[in-house]
Amino acid sequence: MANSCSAKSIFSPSFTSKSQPTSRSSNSSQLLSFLHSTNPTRPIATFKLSSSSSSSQYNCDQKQSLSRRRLAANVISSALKTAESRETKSFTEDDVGSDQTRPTILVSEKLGEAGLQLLRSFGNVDCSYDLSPEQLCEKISSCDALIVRSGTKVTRQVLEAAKGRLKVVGRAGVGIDNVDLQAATEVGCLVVNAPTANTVAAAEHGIALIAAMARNVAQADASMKAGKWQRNKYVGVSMVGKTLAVMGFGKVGSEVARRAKGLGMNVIAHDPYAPADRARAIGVELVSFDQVISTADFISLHMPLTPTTNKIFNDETFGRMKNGVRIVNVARGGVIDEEALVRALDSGKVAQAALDVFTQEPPPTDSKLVQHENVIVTPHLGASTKEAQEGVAIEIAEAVVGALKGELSATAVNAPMVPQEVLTELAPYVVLAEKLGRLAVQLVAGGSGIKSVKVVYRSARDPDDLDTRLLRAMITKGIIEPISDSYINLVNADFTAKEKGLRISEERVVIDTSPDMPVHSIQVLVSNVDSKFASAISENGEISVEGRVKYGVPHLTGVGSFEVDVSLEGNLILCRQIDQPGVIGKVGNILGEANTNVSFMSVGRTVRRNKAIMAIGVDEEPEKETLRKIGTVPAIEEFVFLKL
Ligand SMILES: NC(=O)c1ccc[n+]([C@@H]2O[C@H](COP(=O)([O-])OP(=O)(O)OC[C@H]3O[C@@H](n4cnc5c(N)ncnc54)[C@H](O)[C@@H]3O)[C@@H](O)[C@H]2O)c1
Ligand SMILES: O=C(O)[C@H](O)COP(=O)(O)O
Repeated sequence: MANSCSAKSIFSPSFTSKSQPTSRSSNSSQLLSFLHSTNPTRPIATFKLSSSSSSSQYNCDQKQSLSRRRLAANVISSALKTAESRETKSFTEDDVGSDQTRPTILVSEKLGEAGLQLLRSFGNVDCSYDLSPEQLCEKISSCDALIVRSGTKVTRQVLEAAKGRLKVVGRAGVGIDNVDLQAATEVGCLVVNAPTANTVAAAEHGIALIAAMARNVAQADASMKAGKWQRNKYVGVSMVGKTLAVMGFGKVGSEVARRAKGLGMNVIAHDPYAPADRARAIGVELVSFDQVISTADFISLHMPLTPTTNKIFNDETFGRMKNGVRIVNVARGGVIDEEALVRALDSGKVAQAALDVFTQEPPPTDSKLVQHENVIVTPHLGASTKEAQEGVAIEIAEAVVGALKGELSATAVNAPMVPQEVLTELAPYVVLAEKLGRLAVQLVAGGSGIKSVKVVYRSARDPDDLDTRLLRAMITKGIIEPISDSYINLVNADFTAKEKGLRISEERVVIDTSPDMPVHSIQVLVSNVDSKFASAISENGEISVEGRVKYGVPHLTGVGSFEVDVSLEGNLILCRQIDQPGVIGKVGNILGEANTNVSFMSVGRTVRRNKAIMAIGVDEEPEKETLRKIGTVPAIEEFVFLKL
């Protein structure tokens, strides 16, 4: 990352040529290969150099294959790195041996044993149930992962108290209304859930409640236990032939519908986002909210708690229901205005209610709703079967371990879902994207606020066949991290860019090249800014850096209107010079004398014997004095040192 102070004071000045021709042969000790080009802006030379030892031949194949493997292994972990892990790696199987290097996983609610075992095989597991909010805030700063069910409130306070160490929150279940997703996104913490393993359990509980309510099972049981035999009091209603409205035709809702049809009920559903053909396939008609609530005998709730669904069942909507309607809620308490429900029960508008979930859990012991004689209640038991809890525990443990290893979970809630094969294919481009962002921002002159960045992807692929979200996130990371305290990962990249007023637009250019590669080149253009390296400004007046992946390794292939070709490893020195013999050798010698190892060098020019750009890859950061000496080389007009 650039040290902006030194970048401003040392690397900004331009140096004017004092024209001192030197013989090109003076470079020969460092020159390992040389390529000519007839295209005036194509690289005219590619050098692999070692300024410290002329005999240390660079083993290109070995290095590239190593880099490829390293890139593939790091792609997702770099995309998911949080503040704390910025300077460290994600956890791997190698870390499992030692307690110090193993991640700490806090489990704050009871989790199935199989899931715990899986977690213990990977990290130090701290099962601390019933923590107060204060205790959770205290503990969280030493945790890498937190696993919760519906009973733990993962608030902004908790997420901020983690101070960047917490990489993932795993919700062992479906509903994530107890996790402040916005805050998690802002701090770059991934949230994953376990959305499938408790579906059947919740659906079975819904059916159990419908039947128990219709036949007064709970009340009759309590009455008998109180020594009574009240056969006339507990005459129920039949389910067969009745209309059941399923509100929210997702995983649980559709399973409830399937089972209710088996009981002979006429099932209708309302879900603004569910596909009609999926409902039709199980013989359910999707209808409007008005129609569903005004025609149903039973209403079963299966939508998430969102700002839209919050208290969607209230005095007004109860008023539009059939007299004597029966309501079941195994979704979330907050979708019902509980006081309005008490009123509707008292008036007889709602004949009965069966509730598994409540606005406040547990509800107050004197809750009118809980105590109401026409209401049956269970303490949030929808997901509580042995089978579901084992399934959920394994599902969430796998997702959390995956996230700690740097993998993107298929159940990520606040990050783009990028399929595994796409991630593997994009691995080297992710690294390229971040480095181009990093280079572009370091080329901006101090004081020029960056507002607008355009990214151009050139590819043979159809625009629909290229998912650029990951690349955009990494470019954003590359641009923002060197100039702010923010740490960026895939989770918070878009949010942070927006917050900083940075507009990132993307353009896809389809070109005639091999479709085997997902991306031919990536160009990052920064508009309306001055550059500390004037040659980085393209003909359109924008800072432009362009790169490609060659043999799995990211390369810089363009700066401003110049073409170069330099591997993006280590650090980079860009020099603009009068195209004349001897310059390369002089710069090489200065670096060699300072024991700064040159890994790659490339020269691109516009017109022969006119302007040229030299891109020099260096392993170490040169001393200020070394850079100053480069500036004194005759023919060098300007230069800049960039950290990759
Ligand atoms: N009681 C329990 O123990 C228990 C167990 C599992 C799930 N749940 C809860 O049940 C609910 C459903 O879970 P799921 O796994 O089926 O989720 P899901 O995401 O598969 O389904 C939710 C459905 O609700 C729909 N929806 C969203 N807004 C809506 C609206 N305004 N009106 C109607 N439909 C709307 C969505 O389109 C989606 O199809 C969640 O709130 C979940 O937390 C509770
Ligand atoms: O959303 C869910 O998955 C259910 O409400 C289950 O919650 P629980 O894990 O607290 O039982």
